[in-house]
Amino acid sequence: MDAISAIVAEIAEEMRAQEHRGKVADYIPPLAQVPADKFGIAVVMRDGTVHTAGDAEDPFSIQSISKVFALTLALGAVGDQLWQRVGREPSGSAFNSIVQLETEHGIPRNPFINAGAIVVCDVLLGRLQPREAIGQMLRFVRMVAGDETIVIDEVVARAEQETGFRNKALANYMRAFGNIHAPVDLVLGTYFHFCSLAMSCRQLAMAGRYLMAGGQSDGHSVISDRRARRINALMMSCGHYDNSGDFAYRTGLPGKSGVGGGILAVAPGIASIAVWSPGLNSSGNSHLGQLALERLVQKTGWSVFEPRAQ
Ligand SMILES: NC(=O)CC[C@H](N)C(=O)O
Repeated sequence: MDAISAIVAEIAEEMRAQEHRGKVADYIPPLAQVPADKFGIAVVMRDGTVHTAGDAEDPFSIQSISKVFALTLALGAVGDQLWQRVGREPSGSAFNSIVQLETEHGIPRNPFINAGAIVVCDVLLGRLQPREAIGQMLRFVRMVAGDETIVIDEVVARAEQETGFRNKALANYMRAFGNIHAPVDLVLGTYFHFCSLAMSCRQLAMAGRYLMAGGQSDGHSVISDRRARRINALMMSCGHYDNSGDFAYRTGLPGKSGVGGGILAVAPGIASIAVWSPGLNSSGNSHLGQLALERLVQKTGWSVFEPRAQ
């Protein structure tokens, strides 16, 4: 067996034996019903080789991992103008926090917390109708993953819509500051559909290839290498909410988590990695997902801080 395949299999084995798995998100029934004992991992190498173990083919709700793809689309639409409406600093507060918005005049700290991603959706709606923006997102994700079977789970989208009172509060509050331009219901409908993308670890790791390979995927340029570096920098500093510093400390990798228990992580120039285990820590990040990535880096030396020969 190839060395990476062996490592991936070892990690899945170790995760299977873990007793402490965190707490599965229960704010909507379709997430609450996901079995806590699931664990999947997929690693796509720069040469295209794919290594998987565990439940790597099971689709799960990617939730906030979609914020990376939404950011990519918004930067493509308006470029650096985006940064007039959303910051690039870690928030140090929960993913759905409203507190900073008051003192910071409706400008969210970064595009990877809910408030920031809601602004990103509003930016996309500056040029598109919600249906078009959702279609663009689906086409983009299918294109970068090289997989036409990826879908949005409408049951999840409806449940998000019915329970998303905090997100509605965030959007309305930012609208009061003039930082949401489209009707709030349309912005949130778009945001909830993005959160409801269902993908497996394999599909997610495939989709992350453009971030691993300087903006290139399947031999064509998705974004510039400079933009890929910058998105990775934001994932490293802000991708795990107020747990981002700890994740960077433990793994040394850019990563973005979602409350469905998935994490997309990038070892630039080396591999795109997706892990999934639905149990979450107190910051809403996959407990075993983080542990699995920590193990992977220990076994491979893929931290971006690893000294490499020039
Ligand atoms: N952290 C997350 O994955 C949050 C996404 C979730 N749908 C929400 O908006 O609350």
